[in-house]
Amino acid sequence: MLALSNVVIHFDGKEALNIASLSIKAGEKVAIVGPSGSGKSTLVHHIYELLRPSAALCSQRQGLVENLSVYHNIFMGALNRHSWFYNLINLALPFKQPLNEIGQIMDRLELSCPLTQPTASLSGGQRQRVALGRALFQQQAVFIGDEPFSALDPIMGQRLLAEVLSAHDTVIMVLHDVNMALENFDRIIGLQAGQKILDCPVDELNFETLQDFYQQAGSCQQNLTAEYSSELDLAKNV
Ligand SMILES: Nc1ncnc2c1ncn2[C@@H]1O[C@H](COP(=O)(O)OP(=O)(O)OP(=O)(O)O)[C@@H](O)[C@H]1O
Repeated sequence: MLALSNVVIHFDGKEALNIASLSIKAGEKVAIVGPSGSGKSTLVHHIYELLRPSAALCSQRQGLVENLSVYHNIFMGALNRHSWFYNLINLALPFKQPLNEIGQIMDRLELSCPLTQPTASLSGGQRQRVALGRALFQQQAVFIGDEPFSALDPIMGQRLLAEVLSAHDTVIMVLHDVNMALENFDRIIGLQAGQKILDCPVDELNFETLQDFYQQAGSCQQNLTAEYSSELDLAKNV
């Protein structure tokens, strides 16, 4: 389904990602782990660009429209399903069918706020579930998530992960919860400083091996950040 080779991405002259090869088969459930700044978001956004429009993305940035309602923010996930005329009328006077469909998604996501509530007045966890709802509403075969449960309590996060896994054939998800990754995914990819240093089926991994990975990758990341900061300081002083 996806085969990457020699993907290098830079931001402001600094390398954020350098993946020699990575492939993901249709039907796989893949978790991506790694310390902060190791390139996880950069990788999943790159994958999304390659797989769209047949993948749904639930990104950390969410991209909600603050003054629009929960209903409209979720509906916006699938504007391409209808004509611009349908979308325009639905903006002013929501149709019954999407209202029902979105109501059901909200039930599955345990969102009990009114459909008409502006997203600006929602809590962090509610906002995250609206972003998740927008991705679910797209009904794609592939779900790409960037820490989609980070603002939720762990029990709710586990329930909503089950919803996402059952609604999509292929799931590629950035997670910081190592147990969640081990218990629910087929394979774990670990990044360190933009590079893939771990790529294993979960049955070859356990909590301790992943803790070791985080310790090693985290200290490498800190060294690189310190190096980059001193380079920046030097550049400023020139
Ligand atoms: N738009 C951007 N402009 C400049 N630098 C960026 C941008 N996006 C990411 N970076 C840099 O690229 C590197 C990788 O960032 P990325 O967000 O992919 O890491 P991450 O592993 O997802 O981190 P986190 O776990 O904190 O979300 C970081 O050094 C980050 O500062």
